[in-house]
Amino acid sequence: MLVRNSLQCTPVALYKMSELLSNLPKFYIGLSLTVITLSFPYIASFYSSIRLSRALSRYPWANKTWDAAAKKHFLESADQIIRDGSELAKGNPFLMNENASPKLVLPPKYVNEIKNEKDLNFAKFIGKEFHSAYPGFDAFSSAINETIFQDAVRTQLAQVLTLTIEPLARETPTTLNKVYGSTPDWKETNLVSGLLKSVARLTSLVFLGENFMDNAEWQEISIMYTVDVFMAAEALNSWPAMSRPIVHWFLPQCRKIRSQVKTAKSLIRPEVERRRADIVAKGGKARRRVLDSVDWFTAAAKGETFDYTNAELSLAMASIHTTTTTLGFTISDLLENPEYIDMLREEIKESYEQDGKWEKSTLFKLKLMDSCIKESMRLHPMAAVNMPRAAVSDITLSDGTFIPRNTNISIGPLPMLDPELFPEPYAYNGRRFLDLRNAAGAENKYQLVTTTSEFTVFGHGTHACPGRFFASNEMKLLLAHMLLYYDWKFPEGQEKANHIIMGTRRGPNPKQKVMFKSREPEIDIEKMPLA
Ligand code: HEM
Repeated sequence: MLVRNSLQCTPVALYKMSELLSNLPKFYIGLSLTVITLSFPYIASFYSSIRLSRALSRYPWANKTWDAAAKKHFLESADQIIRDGSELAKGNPFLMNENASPKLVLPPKYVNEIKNEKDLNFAKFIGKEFHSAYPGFDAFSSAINETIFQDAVRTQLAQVLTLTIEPLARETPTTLNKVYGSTPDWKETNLVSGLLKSVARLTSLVFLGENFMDNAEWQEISIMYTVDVFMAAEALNSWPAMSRPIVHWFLPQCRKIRSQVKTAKSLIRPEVERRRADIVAKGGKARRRVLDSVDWFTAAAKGETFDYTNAELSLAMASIHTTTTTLGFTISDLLENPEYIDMLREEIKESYEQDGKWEKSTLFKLKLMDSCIKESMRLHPMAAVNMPRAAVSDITLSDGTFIPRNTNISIGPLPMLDPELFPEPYAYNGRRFLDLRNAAGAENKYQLVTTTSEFTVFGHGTHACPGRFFASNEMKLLLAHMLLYYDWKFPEGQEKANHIIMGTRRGPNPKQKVMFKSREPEIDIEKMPLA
């Protein structure tokens, strides 16, 4: 209360101070005013955080304390904390401390109500979490630009999605050959790094063209920038907010991402210039087919100025690790449940034989594969809470639930693990979604790319992942070739994968090894003519 009152009279206090200051030498006046001006945003933000915590005080806390022990507990047991919070709030919203900032966790019953709420902003949430104002975190500034980045994927990529199948299918065998090669004997490899290299190479081909898929510098950045930017944000978060505008210049993690952005610019800018020169040389005519992301961004920008490098880094960040993580979980689940592998091989053979080439319809026929990947996403959602948003105004939901401006919200506990919706939710059932899909009238509801209020791994509503259709094609093509041309197993003595859980985030263990060897495929796609 005392703090609030003293803040409320800040303008008066400033006036009195200026009277006093009039008698001091100019140097001190300048210095003092600079300090006051610089600290004003922090005073304002301090005031706004007090307003926020008062407005949120109506909600119970799942974990109010945030000291070293509480942080460790949260990192190890976020799932349990979320379940406890939900129980405490009797299925109503509750507060969860994550990185020393409160998040309002809304139960899944609110998914449909918030899914298209424009004042619950996804980009603002990301921008706040990842310090988009500081150099190095540049990729988040274009993520904030909803009209270009999102539209490039949602509209431009969607229009040419079918055209991306042929180059993906053509390069998948070469990619696997480069990463795994041919081996008659069992060989050990790292699951995540093999997948990352494969996904990054194929993704770069479609997003930036052939010059980039074998460019070692771009491959390294497109994989590592995401990892390093998370580490830089983590490092910066451990400093008080007031010190960050200075500290970020010196933190080694922030220095590293600034250097990655610089290298990325040196690669992307000449490519953009080359494209522009090409258009000029062709008398101003645009390229024949809008096939890669430089063109998608140009079309989405509609003449507005923007930074191509930031946009490309955002795209790499949105796509490569998400796809790798999903494939990593899928392969781990298949190794734990190997009875599905031969069924999948049979399905690939039958589907390919029917079409004689990889087409949209061939990928659609891989219904068991679709179900197996979706089941892995259900069982191992990448985050323990979904649909993170920042409220940009005060919002009152239809039942009176109040979300004050500046609140960060998320959905949890996740519906995908609710036994009422998915019986035996912690058991892997590769046929789960195939069986659900086979029921009358349910064909569309249970496909991998379908989002519903019960399945939010790709989000749901306005911000549902627009790249999921591309990710689904890429994952199916990679998995089909990986299963046809190689045998896979865990190293001797291991039967189950040990996935990593850190707070609300989860992923396949980056140290997980797998064994592989070449095999005779049921159908030799590589020897058959391409589309
Ligand atoms: C299996 C792979 C992927 C997963 C699991 C995934 C997951 C997600 C999730 C959870 C969101 C947030 C949705 C929400 O909060 O409502 C999202 C947003 C987004 N994703 Fe993906 N994603 C994947 C692949 C991709 C790919 C390949 C691309 C690009 C081609 C992409 C582009 C985007 C974009 C642009 C957004 C922001 C949408 C918006 O702000 O409206 N994603 N994704």
